[in-house]
Amino acid sequence: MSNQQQLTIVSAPGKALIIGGYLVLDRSFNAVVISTDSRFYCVIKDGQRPNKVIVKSPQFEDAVWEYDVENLESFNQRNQGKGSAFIRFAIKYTLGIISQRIESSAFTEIIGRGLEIMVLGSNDFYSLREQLAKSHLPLTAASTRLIDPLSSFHVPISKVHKTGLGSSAALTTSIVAALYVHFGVVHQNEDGKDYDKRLVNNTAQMCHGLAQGKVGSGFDISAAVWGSQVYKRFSASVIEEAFAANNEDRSELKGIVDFERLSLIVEPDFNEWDSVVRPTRLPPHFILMLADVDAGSHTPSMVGKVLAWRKANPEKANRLWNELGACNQKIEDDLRYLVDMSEVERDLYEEGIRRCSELPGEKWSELSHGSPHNSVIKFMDHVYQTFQQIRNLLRQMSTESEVPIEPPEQTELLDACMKVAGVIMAGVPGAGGYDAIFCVCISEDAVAEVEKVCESWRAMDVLPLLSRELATGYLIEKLEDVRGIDKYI
Ligand SMILES: Nc1ncnc2c1ncn2[C@@H]1O[C@H](COP(=O)(O)OP(=O)(O)O)[C@@H](O)[C@H]1O
Ligand SMILES: C[C@@](O)(CCOP(=O)(O)OP(=O)(O)O)CC(=O)O
Repeated sequence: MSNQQQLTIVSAPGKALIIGGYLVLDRSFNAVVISTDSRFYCVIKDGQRPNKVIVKSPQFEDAVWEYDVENLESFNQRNQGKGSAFIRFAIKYTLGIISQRIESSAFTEIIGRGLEIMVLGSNDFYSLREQLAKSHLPLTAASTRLIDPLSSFHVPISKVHKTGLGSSAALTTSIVAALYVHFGVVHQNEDGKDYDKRLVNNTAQMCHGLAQGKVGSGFDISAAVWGSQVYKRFSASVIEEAFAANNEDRSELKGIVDFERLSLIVEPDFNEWDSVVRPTRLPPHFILMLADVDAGSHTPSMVGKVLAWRKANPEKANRLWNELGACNQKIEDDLRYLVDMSEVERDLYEEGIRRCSELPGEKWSELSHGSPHNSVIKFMDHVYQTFQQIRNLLRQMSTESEVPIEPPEQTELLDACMKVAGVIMAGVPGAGGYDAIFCVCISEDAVAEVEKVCESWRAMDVLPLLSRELATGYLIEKLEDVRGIDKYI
């Protein structure tokens, strides 16, 4: 790409669901999702060829797709191979909705010039094992830091392993938001920000759901839009409406799509969009870290099995869901209390964190009894204990449904992480399985120690990721602020 003047760049973050896996599929329960500094970047500029949209994903081989957009109804893909369904749906449907929302002369003028779109993902979305092996580097966080940001993987996208940070959701959200910004539907200033975010969320939820052919809880898109948050899902009926308005051959993306109706469906004031988002962030000094386990799990089939077990055993399952829901709620409340304390009782908070960071969590109860003046220590202990209870209940869910949510191999590793001084939570994010683990530490020393535990783990290869919490959702970026992007521009 050249001509830097007319670039639109929007980034959207990856996520880790630390509280509320499976339960969040049900609107009666909340989840806590943390957004990360690993992000997807969508770069848009005017194209050189009229009525063509050229999309490039230059970190991967054979990743250039060309779409004919003269007539959106027969949105044709020109080259062989279908490319990513997430990209096709995001572009076709967002352009279709934009065509309903701006003057048709303005739409025709921009689209008439054609568009060039580039998508780039932070390294942590993909497993770096192959890269490290090729460079003869050991599987350590230190080696990972040596790899260029927004690295080229030198393989087709189908050959890289994902780490579960939510690449498809961040990718979809960055494209939807970037197109809305490029066409002036979403504005670059603060006015109407809430409306804009809701429009991006609704559109991205719809595109992501259509591309996947199913509706999940939507927490990943919501995190890509608003960042770290407490999330209650939306009712599935609203997306089902969008499926009904989509009368096309899914694999070819040909056929009649009622964009006028879709534009109404994603309208933020359409009252069926009933998800509830409370933006949040981890309390000060809390450091989210993740590690790639890379044995691989298939989330949809795990979800299917767990839900089938719940349906077949409603009484037992509801008891378990309610117990887990109560523990999740306690953690949500405790984290909020700790954030409040860090603001109103700064010194007490700092003292509590410092003293907890010197000991493993199993000793915090004793510490709390010896320090009755410091309620921060009491709440830290409470989070530690409650999180252990959550893991117990998830293991029960695992055993009952015969789905390896926290498989024994992960249990041993998580227990070893929980023994490190200054670790408050270590668990499986999202659906769990053999993909990844997360750990929340309260000091850099604890992070370094957990990295050592992971790197020296013998039973599996465990590679710490570099992602940390970045609590903001999608952002309009400046070229000079994005590390590693210049080599592609
Ligand atoms: N850089 C990229 N370019 C194009 N498509 C991508 C890119 N990264 C991810 N994808 C798409 O996202 C899919 C992975 O999404 P998904 O299975 O939902 O995993 P995740 O847990 O990371 O969201 C890939 O199969 C691919 O279709
Ligand atoms: C089970 C779930 O509640 C959480 C799954 O979360 P993951 O983070 O594991 O998902 P992927 O991004 O597909 O890997 C299903 C849902 O909420 O949709």
